[in-house]
Order: sequence, then C-alpha cells, then structure tokens
Amino acid sequence: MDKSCKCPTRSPKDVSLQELRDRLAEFAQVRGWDQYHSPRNLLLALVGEVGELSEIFQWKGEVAKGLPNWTSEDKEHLEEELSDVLLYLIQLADVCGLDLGQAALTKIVKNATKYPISNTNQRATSNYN
Ligand SMILES: Nc1ccn([C@H]2C[C@H](O)[C@@H](COP(=O)(O)OP(=O)(O)OP(=O)(O)O)O2)c(=O)n1
Repeated sequence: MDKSCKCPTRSPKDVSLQELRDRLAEFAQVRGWDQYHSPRNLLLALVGEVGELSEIFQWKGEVAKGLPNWTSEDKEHLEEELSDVLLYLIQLADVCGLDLGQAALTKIVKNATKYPISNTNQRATSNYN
C-alpha cells in the first residue's frame, strides 16, 4: 500500500452534498467558468443531462431493479449520467444560495405529512391509476 497517498480513506457511501458542492465550486472557479454558471444556464445543462440519462432507458422496455442483465459498461454509463444530473443539480442549488440537503430533508418531512402511513394505500397508489 502506498503510504504517501494523501487520498482520504472512507466508506464509498460517505460523500456529503457539501463536499460535492465545494469541489464543484472549485472546479468552476479555477477554470473561470463561474461567469457562465448562472441559475438559468445550470438549469438548461441539468435538463440536457436528464435527456442523456433518459436515452439510456429509451426503447428498452421495462428494466428490472438492480439491472441484472446490464453489462458493466452500461452500468458505468448510467453512473456517469446520474452523476452529471446530480452535479448540475447541486450547482444550481448553490448558485441560488439554497441548502439542498436541508431542503430535501424538509421536503421528506412534508411528504410524510401529506401521505400519512394510515392513508398510504388509498392516496399513494392513486397516483398510479
Ligand atoms: N460548464 C460546465 C461544463 C461541464 N461541467 C461538468 C458537470 C458535468 O458533470 C459534466 C458535463 O460535461 P459535458 O458537458 O462534457 O457532458 P458529458 O460528460 O455528458 O459529455 P457528452 O455530452 O460528450 O456525453 O462536466 C460543469 O460543471 N460545468
């Protein structure tokens, strides 16, 4: 093992929105791209990446959870497109001055109020009819 490596060691799941936001801000800043990263431009970039994500599923028919029949190349492509969407979403929230993580937690609480457990079968499933 290379002991000179200063790479942080952590669980693969241990990535915070704040770290992603900070790294994206630095990525844009050192390239002089902040000037182009307006809310509108980032939204359009986000929508473009959602389109690229959609293309992966286009014309495939239903896809089983866990993607059992997908190649590792297909899964890697999906990871990249999901990441592009996430990264533009984080940047959009950042340039709007919003705390996306806190907002998402607040929204989950709001969703739970809107869809109480006792009414889940009637209300949530009615969305699919
Ligand atoms: N002004 C920019 C341009 C790119 N990116 C970052 C965010 C995305 O993660 C990725 C998007 O890069 P591309 O526009 O090259 O898009 P793709 O990676 O999807 O490449 P392609 O469209 O060639 O498949 O780079 C960014 O933050 N700001």
